[in-house]
Amino acid sequence: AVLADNGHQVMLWSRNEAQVEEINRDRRNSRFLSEAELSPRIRATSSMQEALDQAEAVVVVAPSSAMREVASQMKQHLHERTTVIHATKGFEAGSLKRMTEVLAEELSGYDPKRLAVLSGPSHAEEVIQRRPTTVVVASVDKEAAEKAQDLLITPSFRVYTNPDVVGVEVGGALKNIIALGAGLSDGLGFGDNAKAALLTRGLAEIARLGVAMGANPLTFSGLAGIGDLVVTCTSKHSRNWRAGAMLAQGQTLEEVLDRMGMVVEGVKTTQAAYRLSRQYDITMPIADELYRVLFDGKQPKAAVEDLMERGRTHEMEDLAEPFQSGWAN
Ligand SMILES: NC(=O)C1=CN([C@@H]2O[C@H](COP(=O)(O)OP(=O)(O)OC[C@H]3O[C@@H](n4cnc5c(N)ncnc54)[C@H](O)[C@@H]3O)[C@@H](O)[C@H]2O)C=CC1
Ligand SMILES: O=C(CO)COP(=O)(O)O
Repeated sequence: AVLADNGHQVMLWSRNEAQVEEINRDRRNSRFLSEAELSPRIRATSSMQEALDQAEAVVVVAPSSAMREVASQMKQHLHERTTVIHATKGFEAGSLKRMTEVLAEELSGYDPKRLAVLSGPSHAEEVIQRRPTTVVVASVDKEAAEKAQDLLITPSFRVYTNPDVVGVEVGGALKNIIALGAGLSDGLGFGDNAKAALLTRGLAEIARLGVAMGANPLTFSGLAGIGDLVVTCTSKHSRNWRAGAMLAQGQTLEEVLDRMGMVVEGVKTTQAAYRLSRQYDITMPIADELYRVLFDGKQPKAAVEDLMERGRTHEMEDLAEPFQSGWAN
């Protein structure tokens, strides 16, 4: 819809024939965002060749679990000149790779420097209503980032650029873990102080792992860091927040995922963070406790007690020396 607002002809690819027919016939997608009337500039197809043949740019938004499969289908139809932008928030489950790494592997022959990632606080339910939204697009190639910015920026969808692909991808993925925790905390009635603690200490964990993976720490004070963390931990639209709140009501993880009927990226990302934090030797107490609640049957109340009674630490632990100084010896 954003691209169509900018006057572009948009070809929407779906593997679901019935959905394709409905979009072309009714200009609606009744399963997702059913209220929205789609622009006549948007057409749908289930043919990847048709979708990519004339494409100046492609925005890939498959769930992280489907990214490799979708990218492998794109490969044979993708032109070298096409700008590839992804907006997926997660890691590949087995390999723990970021989405631009998966795309670079699958789209062999395509210049990986030209890959871009779009992220930031942007619930689709509000974007489609043209409510003011700010996002960030990152690419190691300045020209590719500015091309994506140019394609996507509208008066209601403001796009910033950033060269830090790792930071933008890691921030967008890891905030979903904290959103699950915020939903649990709200569902259990822990209150506003607890939620502020989760966001703040959650951001510290995100930045610690992100920096170890090569991100610029400043990215986490931007739209893909604090921005997306705030929206996902506080919005009624967030599937991750809702999943946490449903778990707090006593529903099992299977029941929650079944009822949601949409991807809850934070579940697999919690597993990825559990492994990544060990690989990079990073302390992530909130992500670890959430892992135990989701996968080891730990009671959320016990998880909170363990977080509160952890050994004493410095607030800026693990950050660079200048942040730690402040009192002399
Ligand atoms: N919904 C939102 O507001 C936002 C979502 N995202 C990210 O976008 C990604 C996708 O999320 P949503 O679209 O919201 O999820 P969704 O669950 O609403 O839709 C996912 C779509 O992908 C399709 N799909 C799943 N596996 C597929 C496969 N193997 N091949 C082809 N299609 C497949 C499904 O049929 C469905 O149409 C996630 O990483 C999410 O974090 C990012 C920003 C905002
Ligand atoms: O990333 C999002 C908003 O920026 C969407 O979050 P959920 O997947 O939790 O709905």
